[in-house]
Amino acid sequence: MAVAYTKQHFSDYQNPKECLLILFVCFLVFSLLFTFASSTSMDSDVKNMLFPEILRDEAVTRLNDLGKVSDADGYLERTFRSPASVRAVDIIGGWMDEAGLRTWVDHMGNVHGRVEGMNTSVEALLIGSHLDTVVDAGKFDGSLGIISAISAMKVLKINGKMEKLKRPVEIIAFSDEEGVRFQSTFLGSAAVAGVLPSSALKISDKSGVTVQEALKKSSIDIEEESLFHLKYDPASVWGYIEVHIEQGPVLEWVGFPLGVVKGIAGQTRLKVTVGGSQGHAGTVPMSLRRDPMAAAAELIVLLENLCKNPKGYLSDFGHCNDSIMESLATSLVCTVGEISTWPSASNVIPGQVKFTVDLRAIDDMGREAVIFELSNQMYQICERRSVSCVIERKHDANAVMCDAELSSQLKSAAYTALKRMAGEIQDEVPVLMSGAGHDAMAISHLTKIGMLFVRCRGGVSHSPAEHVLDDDVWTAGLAVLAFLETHVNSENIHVQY
Ligand SMILES: NC(=O)N[C@H](N)C(=O)O
Repeated sequence: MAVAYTKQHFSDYQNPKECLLILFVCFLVFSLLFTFASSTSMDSDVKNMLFPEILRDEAVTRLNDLGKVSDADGYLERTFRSPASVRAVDIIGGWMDEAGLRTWVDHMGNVHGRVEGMNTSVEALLIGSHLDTVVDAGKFDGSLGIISAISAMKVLKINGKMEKLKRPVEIIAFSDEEGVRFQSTFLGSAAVAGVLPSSALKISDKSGVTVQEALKKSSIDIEEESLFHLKYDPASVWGYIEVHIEQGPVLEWVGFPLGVVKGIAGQTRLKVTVGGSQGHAGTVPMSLRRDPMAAAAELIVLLENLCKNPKGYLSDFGHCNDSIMESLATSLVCTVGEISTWPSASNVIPGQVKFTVDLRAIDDMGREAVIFELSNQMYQICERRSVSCVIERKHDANAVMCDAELSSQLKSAAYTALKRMAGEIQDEVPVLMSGAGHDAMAISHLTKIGMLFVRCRGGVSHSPAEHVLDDDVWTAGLAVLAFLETHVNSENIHVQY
């Protein structure tokens, strides 16, 4: 039947005009089919260049998986060398292995994954972020930087570019950036940068366990001399980059998934201990009390007032010129995030109150001036109230500026990533300051640093509500990939599938 139908079909078109028409129609159909086929294959080529399975799907799955590695039930908490932290080290090490990196864990619990590339003897590019979290944390803070770097390296391995890297590349997942357990942050990155004093091993947590003991309990023996071996030789390092969730609202506000960090504000952590006279809540008349809780409340309100209006408090202070004052007015932020009382019962006037002060500003001299003035006024309040007051400095990190050249390379990488994702990009990649501290601050003592921020929903961080869109995770991975590709020798690349 089909044959008969075909014959009939042809016999209907014996007229040359009709033949031409049919040829024209055939040509049109063929061209349309060709255009469709080639555009489909172009789409899939572009899609292949974007590696969505690795840079988005797998990266997001890994962020979710790591977000479940917690010491607490029902919320995320992973502090320096806690059991969950040790599990996270194993998981991250496994991902690094799978991405083709040589891995090891150092004496401070940092996980390293390195590939030598073509020239083992030239300076290495370091890429890092942290594996520890705050209490009741979000799952992107720190983990996003580690996972996007591993994913990008995995793509380089798959597309045959890893062994063509012109310099060694090393990813480091740092063990302590939040400083929750020991109050002194950057234990891991400061050791690698060679700026961690050996006295840091003796700092103790709330239950009296020292850093050294915490490492020993989790199978790492460290002595003071080992710290010396952790330090990287500056001559062996080319630079350091870090990808991190923004933790603020700017990128969302300007509608951009990535931004380049210009610099990081300096920060100081204080511990204030106020001592009074412990007593019975029902029997000690108000006029005879030496209540450290009421004193602490006054100290905290002083802190808030001073930080809201530094000009009003520091205007007579000789070291602060107008530009420092201006910088303080726009960047100074102060927080009391932790407070405890002893013995902490509703019918007892406390004997002691301890609280933390976290104080940040872009200008280091300005920050010092604030601490000086704050301490003076705090002591005066305590004297007036006849309570004792001890102010200890637990952590200091000066403000750091990112390297201009590295920042411009990161900006190009971010631009390439955005262009690959969305076609033409009209706007400039935003440049912003970081109010949050980062391992890059410690590493700046070793080498030049650059950072990329990734947009987060509502600017919320240090909260389980912290969120990054799957596509923004993808863009971040693409940006690291684009950055790494500038360190690849592009001749003779053999794809390995
Ligand atoms: N990125 C961060 O959240 N870093 C800190 N630990 C901070 O306190 O800013």
